[in-house]
Amino acid sequence: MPSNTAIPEEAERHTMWRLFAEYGRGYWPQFVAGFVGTILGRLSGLLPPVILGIAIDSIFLNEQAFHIRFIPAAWTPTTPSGQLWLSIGIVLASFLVGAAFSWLEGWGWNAFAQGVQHRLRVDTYDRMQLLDMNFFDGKQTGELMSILNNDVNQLETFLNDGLSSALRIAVLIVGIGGILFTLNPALALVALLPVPFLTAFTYLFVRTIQPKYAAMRASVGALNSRLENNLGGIRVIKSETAESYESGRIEEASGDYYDANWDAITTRITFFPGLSLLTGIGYAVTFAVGGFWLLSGAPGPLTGALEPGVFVTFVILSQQFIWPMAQFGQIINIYQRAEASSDRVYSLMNERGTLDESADAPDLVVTDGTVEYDDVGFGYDEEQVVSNIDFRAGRGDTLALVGPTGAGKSTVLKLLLRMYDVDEGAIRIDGTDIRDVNLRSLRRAVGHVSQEPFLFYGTVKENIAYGTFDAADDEIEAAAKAAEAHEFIVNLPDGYDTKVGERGVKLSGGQRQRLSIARTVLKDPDILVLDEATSHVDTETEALIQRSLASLVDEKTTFAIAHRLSTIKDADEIVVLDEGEIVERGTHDELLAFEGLYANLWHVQAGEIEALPREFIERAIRRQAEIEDGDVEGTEAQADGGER
Ligand SMILES: Nc1ncnc2c1ncn2[C@@H]1O[C@H](COP(=O)(O)OP(=O)(O)OP(=O)(O)O)[C@@H](O)[C@H]1O
Repeated sequence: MPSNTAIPEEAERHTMWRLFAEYGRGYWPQFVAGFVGTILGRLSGLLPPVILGIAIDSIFLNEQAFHIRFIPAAWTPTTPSGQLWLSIGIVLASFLVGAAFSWLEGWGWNAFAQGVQHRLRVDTYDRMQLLDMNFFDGKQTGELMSILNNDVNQLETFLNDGLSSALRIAVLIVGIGGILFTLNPALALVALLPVPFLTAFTYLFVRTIQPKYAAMRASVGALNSRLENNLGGIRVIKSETAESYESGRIEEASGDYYDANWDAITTRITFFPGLSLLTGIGYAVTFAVGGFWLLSGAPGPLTGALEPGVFVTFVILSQQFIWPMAQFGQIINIYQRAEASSDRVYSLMNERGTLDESADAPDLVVTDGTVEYDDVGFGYDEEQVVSNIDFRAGRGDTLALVGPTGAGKSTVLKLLLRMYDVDEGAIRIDGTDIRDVNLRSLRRAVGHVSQEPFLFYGTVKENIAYGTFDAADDEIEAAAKAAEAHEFIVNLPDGYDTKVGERGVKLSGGQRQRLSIARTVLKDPDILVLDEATSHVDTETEALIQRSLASLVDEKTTFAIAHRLSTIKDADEIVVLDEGEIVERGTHDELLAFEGLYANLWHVQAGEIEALPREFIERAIRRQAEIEDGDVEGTEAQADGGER
């Protein structure tokens, strides 16, 4: 899948070699094993045709004295049958040695590539995980998955297949070229004549196929996005009865992929027969020149003698030369893909978070639990989302944030967890700016129950203990009881050991919410952020949760966001936000008496519509119109301009 990850300037060149240098270092013995295995394995494979040539000339045709280079004359048998046995022995030995080195070759390259792949993936994930939310806001899950999976795998493919094949080709070119030139330089030139043509042909092929592969990848990316999007939105597709519309869109995306793929296939399937033809012509030319040389002496400008055995060696070795050459195009292709992948991996590794955290920042020590927002302002991008936020709450206090949707309530509390850093002002805990303490200690001190509780695939127990990890079973159960979750948990098929989350038993929104509350109860933080903690539960469960939360919040500094005002009416202070600014503040009774935005929201929830002033209704209508406008734009963008 194509990625839009920006590549930092300095990472633009040779990123792959940098990654290999960094990660390959730890696997150098495997690399050396692969390297040595390839060289010796391939070279030993060249020995049998040479021995065959010698045997033909010396033993069968008796044209030359039997002599094998590197074997001392004293060891050479004198009888033809003894010489034949020695030849057979050498051939057998070369296969045995060849098999042993081939094993070493396979082990070395695979171990090297798998090792680098594993370390690289783990490291990339580790670094990505530390980036702040600004990074994740701007990325699609599919895009990041593609880097962690496909791109890292692509590098493994290059290390395993690409590098070893390249070395193999180099060894064969040097080895075969060396043998042929030693045996008969003139005929060697003839036999190697196709090489420049093969190189030019392969180059042409790579140039032609590359853009086709690029088009293929783009179309498979588009198809994957469409499939992912549709599976995620299957509920909407069904409820809108858009099945045939979506079938059409999938058909179109799959058709684009088919076309792009077919285009590449037609080029690819022409390449190999073309290559065979070229090498076949070269083979025929070598055969003709060598054959006539044997038959009627050196042809044309060539001089000297050619023995039949040497001719046989030539014919066999020049054949062995061809298929590695055919792989050449493939290697270039793997190399270029790996380069592109390493650019993406490298750029991810080089992403820097926007949160400044010095390595030796001290731990946050919570004493009084006083949290203070001092004139805080913040915007996600250019646009200011909240400004002039000023409030303070101490241990045992509950401060509620209310206001219409989009007013900035969640944003204000995300700043406390340092999901983002404030642009203006400061947030302090017990007088210490939260930017001056280490992030880990800050997030340990703040418990967060969010609007959309997330469960990991795992048991109920593991999900409650997530973040605490070493909690004992009775502590987990106590936390579940406090969150009114124990009852439903024991009714699950395996109780606390029931698997939940994706692929696990499906839980209702309210049940998920209660598990998430239990997780926070267990964490026992000094500061609590309840972002609509009871949003997914029915009124009855809400009452139970409120009761247990009441005992939980006793000793803590609590911030609660609620749309249902009944849940926060007892808060020590209620801060009313509108369009990112504090517009009212006070206790429930004070705010009702004030008869402003809060009082109006209260009347709506109490069903006292008649009590609402006209301006309030008009504003609500205007706000709704704005939201719907935004929605329409979003839908159009998603549909790529398609018509329903
Ligand atoms: N990650 C983000 N990137 C950019 N803009 C965002 C992001 N999250 C929220 N916003 C925008 O910031 C504004 C405030 O959103 P926020 O979620 O804080 O409001 P809220 O009061 O909690 O709303 P609700 O009650 O609907 O949850 C909205 O206009 C929203 O579109």
